[in-house]
This record gives sequence, structure tokens and C-alpha cells, in this order.
Amino acid sequence: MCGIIGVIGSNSSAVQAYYGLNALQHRGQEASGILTSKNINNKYQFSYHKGIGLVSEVFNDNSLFTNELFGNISIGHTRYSTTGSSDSRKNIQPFFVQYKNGNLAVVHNGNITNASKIRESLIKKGAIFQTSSDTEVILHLIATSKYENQIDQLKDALSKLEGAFSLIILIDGKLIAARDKYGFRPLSFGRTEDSIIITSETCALDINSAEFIRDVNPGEILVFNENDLFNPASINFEAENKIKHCIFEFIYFSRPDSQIFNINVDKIRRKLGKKLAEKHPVKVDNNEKLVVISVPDSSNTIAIGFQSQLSKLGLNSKLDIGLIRSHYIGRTFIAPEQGKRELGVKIKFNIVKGVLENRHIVIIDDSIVRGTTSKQLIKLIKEAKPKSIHLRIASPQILYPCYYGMDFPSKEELIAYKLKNNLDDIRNYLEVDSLEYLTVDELLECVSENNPQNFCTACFNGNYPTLIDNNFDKNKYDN
Ligand SMILES: O=P(O)(O)OC[C@H]1O[C@H](OP(=O)(O)OP(=O)(O)O)[C@H](O)[C@@H]1O
Ligand SMILES: NC(=O)CC[C@H](N)C(=O)O
Ligand code: SF4
Ligand SMILES: [Mg+2]
Repeated sequence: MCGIIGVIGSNSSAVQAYYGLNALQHRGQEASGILTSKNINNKYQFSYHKGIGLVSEVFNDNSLFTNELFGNISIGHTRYSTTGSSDSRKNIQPFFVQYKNGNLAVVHNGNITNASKIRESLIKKGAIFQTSSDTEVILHLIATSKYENQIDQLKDALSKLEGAFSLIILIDGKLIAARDKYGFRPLSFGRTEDSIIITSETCALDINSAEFIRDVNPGEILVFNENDLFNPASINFEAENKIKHCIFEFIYFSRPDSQIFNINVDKIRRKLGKKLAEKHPVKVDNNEKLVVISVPDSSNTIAIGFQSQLSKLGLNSKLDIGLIRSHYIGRTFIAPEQGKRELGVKIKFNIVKGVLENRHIVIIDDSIVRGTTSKQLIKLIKEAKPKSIHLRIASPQILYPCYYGMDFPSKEELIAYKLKNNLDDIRNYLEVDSLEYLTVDELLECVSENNPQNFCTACFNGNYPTLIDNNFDKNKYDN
């Protein structure tokens, strides 16, 4: 998914980008970078700093902001790799080049499904690629466009891309936001007194005390000029928009304090929990008290909704904290290798024995992807000897790969696919007393204030909104 941010206007733009990237850390934990443009004697110059690791690890020296990153336009990125190796420094964004019209830099959230085709046709014409990432084709397409004007070049380039892209582009004196016609990934912008901030999630506006203005529309290019900051030019580069927001942004990716696709994430997570309890409640013999526990952090709000709905249904329950999560371990699902994910889950959670022992427990999680988290957690919870363990999942079974910015590229990795979507087999594998998921329809009912047709649900039902590359290989261009 990745987190992106762009700031134009203030001379502390890089510091604002840094604060924003910290707020977006949950969207990518592998690498991060900030690039700043400064105008020295009427000449624009880029300076940048990037590295492998968390934002706080990469930017651990304050003097970077006073000595290097001090211009009035900055862009930043925190990476969760989907195309191109995660541990290769060359794939760390922002990417930048100098070309016939000046300096050009980009940060990207999403995954371009025809990147391989474009790359190979450019290579045939003599292009030299520096990275193994899909994002690099954007720079090539802009630089090789037949148009003179930079906005025309950009329109030309973007209309050749397929798949998911929320972009922030920095050219001399301008900051540009653009979003694919489906609006797969979020992108919005806001303002402070003297700057404009464009970002993946509104939590990065809040951390900068910026006021939200609106989302960048699907198929829109928005151009902010340093000389007229608050009057951006809006250009549509696609005649027709077929909106397909990623519904997984609500389920897991985004932070609950963000507003994405014009809805508060927190509100949808609560609804998911309520719907789950309404359609798939847990009933215990003699209405004995059921202890509802969430798998922190992504399911905390879902568990609140679940328990409040159980109470409404007259079912005896209480919400409690049965799992303690180490905050020194990040998100495990988005770790790039299975070994790291397994180790991550193992060292991330501890149980609160007194809460679980001799109780009926329902564990609430937002999703089961590879099954790494639930398998290990249930084993751990059993050490506390509960009376029974039930599992409720606030999304449908994930049966198909995502090609739009989430890294589960092969079906064979997905536990529901491996077990042929047989609920009993999954329940037996996880060793729980009962297991239920939300259905796709139930999930869509939770986003009904937006048009449910406007959401991508391909990883649950295989209805991909675009052509996909069945031979996709994340590491195709890695050595
Ligand atoms: O079935 P799996 O392949 O294990 O993936 C699903 C799990 O991973 C995610 O949590 P994660 O630990 O990434 O993030 P969180 O701490 O924000 O919940 C998600 O919330 C599930 O708990
Ligand atoms: N998850 C993302 O948004 C990834 C961006 C880009 N495709 C990369 O792999 O770096
Ligand atoms: S396939 Fe799933 S994760 Fe990917 S964009 Fe669609 S809903 Fe989101
Ligand atoms: Mg989780």
C-alpha cells in the first residue's frame, strides 16, 4: 500500500513531510525517503535522504533538516513493496531524474499492472532502467512523451498506465497530485496557513494541524504552483471514471482516525463489528458470559462494535484485553518474507492469562490472509486454558491475489484458497470451536453510505476491475 506525502509552501516542508510519514508508517515499514526542492539563485535543486527501515530509523539525525532538506517543496514515501525487491536500496522512493524540462520526482502508492509491458517496450527502444520497481516507468513515460508542456506530458503518460496509482509528482516550482480513474488507493489534500499538504491518509494532515480540503478525484491531476498555492489547476486525464476503491483500506490498511473515500475509517470498522455480531453471533450455553477480545491493533474498533451489538441482541458478554501487543514490532502481515512474519507474530503478542482462563472467548480479527497470525495466536491463547475459543473475522475469505498494491501475489499463499474455501477445514486447521467470516454482501452493506458498486472486492470474489497479468512476478527484474 505505501504511504505518500507532498508539501508545498513552507520552508519547513521536509519537516512536515517527516511528521506525515510518521503518521503513515502503518502503510509501509520497509524503507522511506524524503526529497526536497530548493530554489537557489533561480535554479531549482533537489536534495534527498532515503534508506531501508522505519521513518524514525532513516531520519534519526535532526541536522538533516537544517543542512540538507530545507526547500519549500518536499515529497516523502514509506514503502511496502509490491513490485521489485524490498531490500534493494535502488527501489526506495522518491525516484527522481533530470530531463529536458528540468527536475522531476515521484512518489507512488499502488501497483501498475502493465508496468512490465511498458518497461519491455521502452527497453527495446534503448531505455536504461535503474530500479526493479513498477513506479519507474512513470518517469520514462513523462520524459519520452511527444508533448512539450509538462502537464500534457503527464496526461499522456498517465493515460498509458493500467492498475492502481495515487501519485505525488514534484517538478520545478510545482507539486502535482494524480489518481488512477478507479481511485483504488486514497489520496487527499489539505492546508495550513502557508502550505498545501497532499497525502494518502488524513491522519498525516492532522499531525501537521492541517485542515482537510478534499480528496483528489479518481482520474484527476491537480497542479499546485508555488506562486499561487491555494488555486490549483484541476485537469481530468481520463474521459470516464469507473470508481473502485479498495475495500481493504477500511478493513485493515488505513488508520481508524483517518477519513478515506469521504468516510471515517473508525465508523466503518465499528459497523463491520456490528454486522459480524448481527449475522454471526456467538451463543454460549446458559448464556454464560462471553469474553470478546480483539487482535490488536487493527481489530480494536471492530471488537467494540461486535460487543455492543451482542449486548443489543441480549447476549451476555464483555469486552476485555486478552492480548498484549508489543509496540516495538510493527505490522506482521506487511512484512516482506514469511520467516519475518512468523517471527513477528511470535514476539508481538502475549496473553493476559487471568482474562482468558476458564472463559468462553471470542477473538475478533479483521482478516485472515495467510493464516500466520490466527494459527499462532490460537495456540498461544490455549495455554491459558479457556473453556472455548470462537473466531470471528470482519471480512470474507481471501481467495484471490491482489494486483493493486497489496503483496499477496499468489493464490497458493492464501489459507482459504489452500483449504478450498471449506469453512470446516479452516476451522479444524486453526483449532477453534467455531469460525465465521462476513460475506461479501454483508461487507458491502457496511459501506452503503457510499455506492457499494464503487468498491473493489476482487480478492474475495475474483472480479478484477482491470485486466491483470496472471504471470506477474514481483521479483522479475531483480538480479
Ligand atoms: O493471516 P495473516 O497472513 O497473518 O494476516 C492477517 C493478519 O495480519 C494483519 O495484522 P498485522 O499484524 O499486520 O497488523 P496490526 O498490528 O495493525 O493488526 C491483520 O490485522 C490480521 O491480524
Ligand atoms: N504498496 C505500494 O504502494 C508499492 C508501490 C510500488 N509498487 C513499490 O513496490 O514500491
Ligand atoms: S483486490 Fe482486495 S486488496 Fe486489492 S484493491 Fe481490490 S479489494 Fe483491495
Ligand atoms: Mg492484525
